[in-house]
Amino acid sequence: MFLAVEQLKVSYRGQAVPAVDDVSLGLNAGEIGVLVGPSGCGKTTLLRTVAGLEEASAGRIALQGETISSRQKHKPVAQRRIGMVFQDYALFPHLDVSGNVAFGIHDMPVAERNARVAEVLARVGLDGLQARYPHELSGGQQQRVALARALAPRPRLLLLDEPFSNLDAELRERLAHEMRTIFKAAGVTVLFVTHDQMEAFAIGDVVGVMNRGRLHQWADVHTVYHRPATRFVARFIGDGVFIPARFEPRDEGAAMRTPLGLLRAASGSPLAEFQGAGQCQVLLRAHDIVYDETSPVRARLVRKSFQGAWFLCTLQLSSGDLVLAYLPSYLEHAVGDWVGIRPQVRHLAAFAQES
Ligand SMILES: Nc1ncnc2c1ncn2[C@@H]1O[C@H](COP(=O)(O)OP(=O)(O)OP(=O)(O)O)[C@@H](O)[C@H]1O
Repeated sequence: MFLAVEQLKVSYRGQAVPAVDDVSLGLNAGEIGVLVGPSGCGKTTLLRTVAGLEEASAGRIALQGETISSRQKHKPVAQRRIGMVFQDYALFPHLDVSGNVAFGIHDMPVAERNARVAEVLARVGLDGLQARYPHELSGGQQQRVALARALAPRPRLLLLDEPFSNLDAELRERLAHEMRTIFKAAGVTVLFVTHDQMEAFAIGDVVGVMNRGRLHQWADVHTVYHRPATRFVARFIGDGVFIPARFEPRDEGAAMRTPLGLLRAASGSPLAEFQGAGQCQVLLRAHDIVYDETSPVRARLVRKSFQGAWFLCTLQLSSGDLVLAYLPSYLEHAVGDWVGIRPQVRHLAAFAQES
């Protein structure tokens, strides 16, 4: 692994609970990893420890095979060759764009330095803005200068902590896609922190979901979405609910009996462990339920929220259980109406009954 974090624990002085607790993850060279999780879950602490700004209480961080953080060893920040971009950009107001970008490469010969500044500015799409000062740039442009400044010294690893949090939603989404393209073109290995799951999906090759210092899952975006490792991941990612279910063996593969009928697992769904478990629960995402007026399954519309092309609807089954569904916004159902629905579950994720 290019970056390996092994059973890392980070405790702040005077705090009973560690901010990062037994976290292990790995990134291959050129991969983009994104950590998501609610406020206070330990994302920033983990990132700062990789940067060398916090010390490891236990476990190890290795970069290209070399231990940079452990209880015994703490490689100084300046020697790690790790670039960082934070949410407040921290550009120097008295330096123009070139000056800001050249800041970390002062030891380069002038001609080489100028060429490198021009190269990274072109890479982030800021050609021609060399002489502007930070206050003459938009928020998105300032963030790109911060990125160019971090890339200029050719860091081994780039760390970004909520770099778009000061930008509006539309710009964030555009920049998220642009940044991914820039990272891939530069071939840089990236660890990125955000609380926004859409940003995580847009940028990451690998996504990690954290809660209370623990990493619940570290996997490709598809796996995190369709095969959440824990209830927390299932709840945090996407729109979904849990409904009661009971395992039923079938000749053609496992299935779950639910208030929506029998839900069959696509091959590979890990349901066998629920055999004989009695009552358990399955996760139903809003897109697992489709609108179908001919369906014998009816549900009462309890709530709807307009989201443009569709409504995100909460529907109550005759069993009393609630499910979510996206209904096309041209349908004019009122709250209280009974609607025909049909489950169309491709990835069945089951969980033990919550105690
Ligand atoms: N310098 C510090 N001293 C003591 N406790 C701290 C310090 N920094 C963070 N913490 C605590 O460590 C935990 C993890 O905080 P951290 O900032 O890593 O979370 P986060 O997931 O990045 O949150 P956010 O998204 O709000 O930035 C929190 O409980 C926080 O209160």
